[in-house]
Amino acid sequence: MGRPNKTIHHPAAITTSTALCLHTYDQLRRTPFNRVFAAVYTCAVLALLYHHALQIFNATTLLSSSLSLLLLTADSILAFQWASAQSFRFRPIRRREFPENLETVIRETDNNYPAVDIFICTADPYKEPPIGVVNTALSVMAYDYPAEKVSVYVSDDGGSELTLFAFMEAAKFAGHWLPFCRRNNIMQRSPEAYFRSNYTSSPDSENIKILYENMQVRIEHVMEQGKVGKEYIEGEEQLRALGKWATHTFTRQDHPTIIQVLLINERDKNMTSCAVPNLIYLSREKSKTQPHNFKAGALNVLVRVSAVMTNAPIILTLDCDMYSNDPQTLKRALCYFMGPSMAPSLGYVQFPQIFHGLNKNDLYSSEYKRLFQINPLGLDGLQGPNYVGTGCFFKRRALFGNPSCFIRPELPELSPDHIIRSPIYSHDIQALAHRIATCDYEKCTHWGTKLGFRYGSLVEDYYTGYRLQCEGWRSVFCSPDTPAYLGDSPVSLIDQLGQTKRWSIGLLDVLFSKYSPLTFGIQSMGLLMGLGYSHYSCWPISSIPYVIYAFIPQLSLLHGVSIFPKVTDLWFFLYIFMFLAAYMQDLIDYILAKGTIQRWWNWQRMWMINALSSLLFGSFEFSLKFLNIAMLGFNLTSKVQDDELSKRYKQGTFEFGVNSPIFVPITMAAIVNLIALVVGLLNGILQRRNFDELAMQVLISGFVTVNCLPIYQAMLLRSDDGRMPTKTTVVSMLLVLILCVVSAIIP
Ligand SMILES: O=c1ccn([C@@H]2O[C@H](COP(=O)(O)OP(=O)(O)O[C@H]3O[C@H](CO)[C@@H](O)[C@H](O)[C@H]3O)[C@@H](O)[C@H]2O)c(=O)[nH]1
Ligand SMILES: [Mn+2]
Repeated sequence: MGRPNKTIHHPAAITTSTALCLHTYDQLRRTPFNRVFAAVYTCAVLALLYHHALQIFNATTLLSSSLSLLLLTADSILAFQWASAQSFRFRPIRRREFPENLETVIRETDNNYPAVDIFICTADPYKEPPIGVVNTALSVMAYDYPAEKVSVYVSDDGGSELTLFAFMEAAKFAGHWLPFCRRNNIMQRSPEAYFRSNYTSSPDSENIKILYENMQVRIEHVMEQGKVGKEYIEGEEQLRALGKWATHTFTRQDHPTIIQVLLINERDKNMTSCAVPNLIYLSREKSKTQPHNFKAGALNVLVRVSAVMTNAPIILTLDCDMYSNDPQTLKRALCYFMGPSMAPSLGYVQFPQIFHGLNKNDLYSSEYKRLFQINPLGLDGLQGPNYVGTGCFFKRRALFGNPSCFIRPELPELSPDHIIRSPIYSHDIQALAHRIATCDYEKCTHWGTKLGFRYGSLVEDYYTGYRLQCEGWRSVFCSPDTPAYLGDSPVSLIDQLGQTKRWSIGLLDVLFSKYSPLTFGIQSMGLLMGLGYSHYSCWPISSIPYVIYAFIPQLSLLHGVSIFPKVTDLWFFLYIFMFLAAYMQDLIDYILAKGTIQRWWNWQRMWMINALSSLLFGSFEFSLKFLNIAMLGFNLTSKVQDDELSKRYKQGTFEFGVNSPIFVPITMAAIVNLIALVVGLLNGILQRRNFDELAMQVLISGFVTVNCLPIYQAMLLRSDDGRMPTKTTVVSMLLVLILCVVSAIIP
């Protein structure tokens, strides 16, 4: 397993006096503790499985053996989840980089700053408002970096003139914004975020603010009208570009390629005659008869189009809602790519996804701290973190075969080593760019299978990173104290669950493919990395133990059937130990990653809610797809916020106000557990007879009930629009009734 070098010095620098270091890392101090804990917990897991085996063996009735079998199933899956998570705890490291040394190192090695191509994906002007996309683009155009080396490509899968118009406006505004940022050395280079912050007001900043607001008003007007009115169009070129929407029958799923070069750094010097980056708008051709492979498809078109226009060796992929929060980020990432000793096998540098606008205790745990901030540290100590779709710098070469075996693309112009000799706007470049953006271009090529971003999963990011790492590319997790990027996260429960549902379908796509991490992954990357990827892929499966634990102990309790060890039994304490120890370790990890107890509580609650909703529905829909019964697409997460909804989110109240079957299982669980708790306690108080046998079941019901408090509130106490729809409540109650009756018949 490739281990990173402890400190990377420039070889020449070691002999000279200036030993400048670009990056270093430390192993986390808790590692030895993690390993000891893992050893102890392994014994506990084995003991528990042995206990279950004994139970099944000694079972006298069909009922008791099937109950034991269910518990064994649940605990085996949980045990696998726990064991595979050890890859994240085995050797976590934290890196630091020194961008301030970059310039000297580059000079001393007779190098130059490399060119960087930045890709921004957007797919729907109504779910992803263009003004937001524009802010993301401006924030990266204003990086502290030689502007002539930067090209920003915007991919619009929404095929919308509204987005193109917004970018025409942005191109003009960039001419003011970029020099303004440099002049005043401001840190916040997304204008929206800058004006939202308490910036120091000056005549300069007030002027810029007016320009920004003018742009915003124009973009919003056009949005309201749904098309770009004549009065907004300036000049021939805009007319020609926007005219394409009038002359073609233009729909999102069916339209020709549109490539519009909006800024060219050689041509468009801005106000203070300092350079601007290239800015290119691209909407690839779409046809209803051709699969377009969602975001992965969009990214591959970007890889090709940028190859013929600028062909930078470094690529940054960004989602439209992830703006840059630190102008040094590009240099920071280069600290890993530029150091001469950095293994030629470095494929990508991933920054964490961090979100702004979360409410105080992160009600829906949209932060995904474990996924985006904690686990990557662990993988980084092995072969590197998984790719999370945004905030990731790639070596272009990594998209063309493994580190030692380059796969030549079918056109020499697409090759990472191809040198461009004509300007971006020249006729032949434009013609070629249009040709490689067509929707049937990829037929009979390796794009999506061996080249570029990989197709076949709704989590193209996870899948692509995984395949690259299987090929032998390693990656690096770069997590500076100032978040490099800040993104939007869903502010309503249904959006959040929709997102997790899409992810779980995508993860299962990978689990059940011939590249399954359980087999192929472990073979190509080794046990720990393979298990790490399996942990994610198998996440949706963890809905099974949660469903079992949410219903079986409770229904048994209602019928007075004991399924766990007695309080006086030693096995009882094994259960208690395992529960508390796992929870405590999770809490400690969370706190050490700057989390709070409340946020951790919400996180574990969301974990349960997800297991009984999105993961369950995701697994179900995946099965339909697997059996060819249904086709599934990429449902975009909305980035617009309804006022009332935002208000409730800020107050921290759960949002159930949509009629959706996805809420039914969790509502059922809430009802069953409450009843079981009450019945269990009454039994205990009134009869005392077999309370010690049922104690564990009462405890579990109690724990679930506490977690479900917001659901009872939403069902019974609330009157706002976010309350549980009556239909959901009634349906859930009926289903619970049926469950009780059926389970009463069984014995
Ligand atoms: O056909 C499509 C669908 C989506 N997108 C873009 O993909 C990005 C991510 O979509 P979003 O709805 O925000 O999904 P999230 O669930 O928030 O995204 C996470 O999960 C995705 C995989 O499911 C990754 O692609 C993302 O990078 C990762 O942040 C957005 O910029 C979209 O514009 C496209 O370009 N074309
Ligand atoms: Mn997103």
